[in-house]
Amino acid sequence: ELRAPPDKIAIIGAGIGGTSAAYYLRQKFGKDVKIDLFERGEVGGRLATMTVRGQEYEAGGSVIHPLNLHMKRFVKDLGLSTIQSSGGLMGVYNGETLVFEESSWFIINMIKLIWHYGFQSLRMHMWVEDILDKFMRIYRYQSHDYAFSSVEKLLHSLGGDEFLGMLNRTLLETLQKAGFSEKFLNEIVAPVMRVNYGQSMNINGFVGAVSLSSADSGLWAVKGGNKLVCSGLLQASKSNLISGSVMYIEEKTRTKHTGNPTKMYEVIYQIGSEIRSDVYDIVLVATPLNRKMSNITFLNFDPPIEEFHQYYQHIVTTLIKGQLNSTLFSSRALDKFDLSTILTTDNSDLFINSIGIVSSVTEKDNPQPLTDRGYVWKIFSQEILTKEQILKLFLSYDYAVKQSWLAYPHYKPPEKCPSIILHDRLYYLSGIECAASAMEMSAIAAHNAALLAYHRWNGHTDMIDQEDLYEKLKTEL
Ligand SMILES: Cc1cc2nc3c(=O)[nH]c(=O)nc-3n(C[C@H](O)[C@H](O)[C@H](O)COP(=O)(O)OP(=O)(O)OC[C@H]3O[C@@H](n4cnc5c(N)ncnc54)[C@H](O)[C@@H]3O)c2cc1C
Ligand SMILES: CC(C)=CCC/C(C)=C/CC/C(C)=C/CSC[C@H](N)C(=O)O
Repeated sequence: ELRAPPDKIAIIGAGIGGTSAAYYLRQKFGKDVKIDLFERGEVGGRLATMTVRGQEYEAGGSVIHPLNLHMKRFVKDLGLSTIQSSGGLMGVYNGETLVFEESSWFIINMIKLIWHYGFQSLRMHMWVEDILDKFMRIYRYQSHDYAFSSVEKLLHSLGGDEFLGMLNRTLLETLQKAGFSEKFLNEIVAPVMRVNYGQSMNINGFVGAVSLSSADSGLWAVKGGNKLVCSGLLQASKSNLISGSVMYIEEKTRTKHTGNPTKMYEVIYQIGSEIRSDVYDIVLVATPLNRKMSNITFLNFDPPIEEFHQYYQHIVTTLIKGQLNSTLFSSRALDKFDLSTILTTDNSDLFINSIGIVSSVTEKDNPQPLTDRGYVWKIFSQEILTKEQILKLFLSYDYAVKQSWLAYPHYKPPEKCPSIILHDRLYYLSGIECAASAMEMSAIAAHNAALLAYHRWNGHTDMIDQEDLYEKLKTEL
C-alpha cells in the first residue's frame, strides 16, 4: 500500500547526478510532487564545454562507455544524438622517449603488444571484462526497483567480497598479485590512470578497473555536448531550477495539513545578495560535500551529520589550437608523426599527464585541423601550464583556453565511503565517487537514491539491501 507522495523534494546540484535524480524521482513519485533543483553554477556541473574559434569542445566528462546503460537510455529518451570517439593512434612517453607506439594496422599492433608485453594486454582485457560483467548486474537490480543503503552494500551485491577487496587495495597491489609485469604496469596501466584520473596506480582497484575500461572500443559522446543530457533531464523531469547557492540545511518541525507535527528540512540558500529558504519533505545532496566544493552546513541535527573531508584532485584542462612540437616526443618530423594521443608514464619531471587531438562536440569522429596551422589539442596537467611550457609543446599556437577542476576524489585505499542516508529523509549521492567517479556512476547513485527515498517513504523495507539478489533474480526468470 502506498502513502500519499511527499509535497516537496529538494535536490542540490544540477550535474548529471542531480538531474538524473530529478528524472528518477519524478518516475517514482509521480506528477504531483514539486521538485526544486538548486544549482549555483551551470547546469551540467563537471559536464561542460569550452569554446575555441567558435567551436565547442568537452572540457570535463567527455567519453562514455558503450555499456553505460543509464547514459545510453537518457540519450534515447531525450531524443539526443551521439558521436563515436575514435581516439586515433596513441603513444606513451616516459620523459625521454616513446616507450610504446600504436600502429594503424591491427595485426602489427597485436605483434607489437605481444613483442613488448607478451599476452598481458589480452589478460588485462579479460580482467576488465570480468569486472564489467559483474558491474552490469546493477541494471537488472535497478530495473526490478531494488535499492541499497550504502555504497559498500551496492558493490557487494554486484561483485561480493572481490569488489569490496578492490576498494581496499591499490590497483598496483591488485595487478601485481594477478601477475602483471612491472614493465606492463608502468608503460601501459600507469599512463591510463594518469590520463583518466590524474593519479598513480595507488588508486583503488575498482576505480582502476573503471579507468582501464575506457581503453575498450566503442566509446561515445553526446552530439552538441554531454551537458545536454543534464538540461534534457531537468526539462523532462519538470523540476524547478533555482539558480542559487545552498548554504545550510536545517532540521525543522512543521505542522502539516494533516495537523501532525512533522520533521522537515529547511534549505537556506543565497541568490545574489539575498538569502531565502524553503522547507522540504525529502532532500538529496548531489554534489561532493566538502568545504572547498559545496560548503553546505547542516544545522541542528541530532545526532549531528558527520563532516566530510574527501580531498579532490586538482586537474587542469587546456585546449590549444596549434602545431605540436613533435620533436619533443620523437626524432620524426611533424609530417611523419602520426600519433594523435600521447600518454605519459608516472614521471614527476613531466608537466603534463596527457595530450591529444580532440574533435568538437558537433564533429564526426575524425578531427579536422581548424586551419592549416593545426588541430585543437587537449592537455591534462596537474597545474596551470606556463607560457614557457606551452611553447615547449607547440612550434606555434594561436589560441589557448583553460579550465581548472577539483575533478575527482584523490583515491587512497582502503576507501571508507560516506553514508547514502545522512538522516531520515536526507540522502547523499556523491559518496559513490569514493568507488569511482564517472558520469554513469553518478547516474547509478541517482537511480539508487530515488529508489531508496521512495521505498523508505512507503515503508517497503523488503526492497532495500536484499542479499543474494543475483541468485534471487536468476530463479525468478
Ligand atoms: C576533466 C574531467 C574529465 C572527466 N572525464 C570523464 C569521462 O570522460 N567520462 C566519465 O564518465 N566521467 C568523466 N569525468 C567525471 C565526471 O565528469 C563526473 O563524475 C560527473 O560529471 C559528476 O557529476 P555529478 O553530478 O555527480 O557532480 P557535479 O557535476 O560536480 O555536479 C554537482 C553540482 O552541484 C553544484 N553545487 C555545488 N555546491 C552547491 C551548492 N552549495 N548549492 C548549489 N549548487 C551547488 C555544482 O555547481 C555542480 O554543478 C571527468 C571529470 C573531469 C573533471
Ligand atoms: C562506469 C564504467 C563502467 C565505465 C566508465 C568508463 C569511462 C568512460 C571512464 C573514464 C573516466 C574518466 C574520469 C575519464 C577522464 S579523461 C577522459 C578522456 N580520456 C579525455 O581525454 O577527456
